[in-house]
Amino acid sequence: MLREISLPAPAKLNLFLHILGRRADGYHQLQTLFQFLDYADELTFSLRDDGVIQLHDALPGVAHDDNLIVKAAKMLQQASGSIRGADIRIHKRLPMGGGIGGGSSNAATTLLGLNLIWQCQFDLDQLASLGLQLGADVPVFVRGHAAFAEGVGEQLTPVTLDEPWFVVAVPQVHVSTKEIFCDERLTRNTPAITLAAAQTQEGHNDCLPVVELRYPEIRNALMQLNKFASAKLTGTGACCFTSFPSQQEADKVSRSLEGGLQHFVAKGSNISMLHKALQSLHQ
Ligand SMILES: C[C@@](CO)(OP(=O)(O)O)[C@H](O)COP(=O)(O)OP(=O)(O)OC[C@H]1O[C@@H](n2ccc(N)nc2=O)[C@H](O)[C@@H]1O
Ligand SMILES: Nc1ncnc2c1ncn2[C@@H]1O[C@H](COP(=O)(O)OP(=O)(O)O)[C@@H](O)[C@H]1O
Repeated sequence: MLREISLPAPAKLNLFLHILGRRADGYHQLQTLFQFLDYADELTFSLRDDGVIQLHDALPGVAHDDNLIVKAAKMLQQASGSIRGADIRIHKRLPMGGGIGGGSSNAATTLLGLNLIWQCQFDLDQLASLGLQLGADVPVFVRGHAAFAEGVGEQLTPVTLDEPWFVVAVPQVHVSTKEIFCDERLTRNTPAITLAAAQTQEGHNDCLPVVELRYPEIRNALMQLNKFASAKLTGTGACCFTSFPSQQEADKVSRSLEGGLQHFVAKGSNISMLHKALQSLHQ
């Protein structure tokens, strides 16, 4: 019986983010293209027999019981009726509130990791629907495949995309997703595109104009990246990115940015690091 497991919780990018409309409950109808990055937090889960769920590393500004890791663990414990608990550790690398989905990815890794060590035997459909209750972005991390997302972000169609290298800038501001979606200046009328168009056309991010108006630091980061290649915003920000065909080119831009904008370099990936790690466990 597996008593301890360490698993990655990778970042994602929204290669584009179109807002098509707003539902009566305030949630927005989106079309977006998700790809993962080979850049991740690391979570370790150790089995406890007393049912207690304890996260041992605090994240700044997040109370223990509000942490999405703890929420995901409790949700799985309740849904499965498991009498087990877990000691959980996290090594955080992903900037928080950056639009690269760290919290959602942590939640997904928790659902998959504890499903294994608690032997709940839930399938990905069950785990994705539990995850959706924690956040719109959790299901794509549970499924672990690059995807075209529709609806409020929960209707996923897996896609296979080029896997370029990205330079991801991390402006030192925290963007509240809710605030951006509540801004009256946000446009909500991009026409729907087809799956084929989503994989071949450039696309844009409808949040960008509002985010640039509200956060000069992000406007500045985009300007700096735009000197090298066309820069985009992921999710509702704050992170911005440019893509390059090779690591060499991405590293060159990274060196030019040194001493200024905070950033990292990572490869795009159609299969998430989490799923690659789980596959190698089964081999
Ligand atoms: C828009 C995206 C694109 O990836 O933004 P990022 O958070 O990654 O920047 C996500 O779908 C966000 O997903 P997630 O961060 O899980 O959002 P949730 O917790 O479900 O929602 C946060 C808030 O965003 C707004 N929201 C979210 C998703 C959506 N389709 N319409 C919305 O209006 C709602 O006001 C909600 O209260
Ligand atoms: N495990 C977690 N990791 C990151 N953020 C978390 C976590 N649990 C709760 N949060 C909260 O969720 C917010 C959004 O975090 P994150 O998912 O990193 O950003 P985004 O959705 O913009 O990519 C954080 O500012 C924090 O308050």
